[in-house]
Amino acid sequence: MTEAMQVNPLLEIHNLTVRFGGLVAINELDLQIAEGEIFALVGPNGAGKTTVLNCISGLIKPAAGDIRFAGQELLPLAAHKRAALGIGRTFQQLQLFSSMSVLDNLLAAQHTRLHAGILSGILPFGRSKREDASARQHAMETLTLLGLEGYALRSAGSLPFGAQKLIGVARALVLHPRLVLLDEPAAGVPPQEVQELATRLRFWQKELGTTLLLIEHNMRLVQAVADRVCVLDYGRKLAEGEPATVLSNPAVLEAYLGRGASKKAQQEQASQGVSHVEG
Ligand SMILES: Nc1ncnc2c1ncn2[C@@H]1O[C@H](COP(=O)(O)OP(=O)(O)OP(=O)(O)O)[C@@H](O)[C@H]1O
Repeated sequence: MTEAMQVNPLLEIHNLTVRFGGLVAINELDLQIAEGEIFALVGPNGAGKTTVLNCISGLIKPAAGDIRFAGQELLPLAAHKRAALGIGRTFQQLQLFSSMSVLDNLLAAQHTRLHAGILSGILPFGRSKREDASARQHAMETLTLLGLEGYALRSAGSLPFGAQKLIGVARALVLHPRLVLLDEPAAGVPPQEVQELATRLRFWQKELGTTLLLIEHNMRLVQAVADRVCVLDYGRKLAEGEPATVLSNPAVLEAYLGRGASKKAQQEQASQGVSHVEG
């Protein structure tokens, strides 16, 4: 953790607790993420990763705790207000409009920022025409910056799954968020494409300066991109720090391999670190 972050983190989660009926899904969680960091949240199935993302983006209201983004309290704000503050998100189920072109998908993402009224949509030279032109330009600039311009006119659903994942990230980045929440970016991506995904995420983070918070089961991706990783288990923080250290921690291996895993299996995994855990 850098000194700058201790003074001024972009995202601060304090004492977060989420209950679903009698189940405590998140238990007094503290997290701090610095501006420009790539931070991975990992953990076995049901550990609470998605619940944390849902609390940040506003889909779930926690029972206790607080979340600050750039110093501002998030919990009193509706989801759309959090997005307007600069928090973007991708979903594991891509939620692209598959019959629309990639360009149109990026335009649709910007639509909520186009405050054109019904009348200006009807008038040929109204405000919406100008906004549409600038949104198109902005979408093309984003695709070009990300090296995805070749896909612009292809229908999103016709692309290989790995490319669709990249478009999903581009759709979040077109709004120039300060923080993007990535929900399992490597899920469904063929193993031979995971390294390329990692390279692109690193490059994009550097180009745009966007802070990335990702949840992920693919430890190869985590090790390749994350500056820091936090392991959740039963809604509690089990370990946090640099990926190489955290992912070879015996408690983390035990959580992933199951409490019944043999000592031998754990020793074998420890020598390699956790590599890839299917979600
Ligand atoms: N809406 C809900 N209602 C009731 N229980 C829920 C709800 N959402 C999540 N849970 C429970 O909360 C716990 C944490 O779930 P969560 O989806 O956050 O875990 P996760 O770490 O993202 O898991 P996975 O890796 O399988 O996606 C689980 O026990 C889950 O069954």
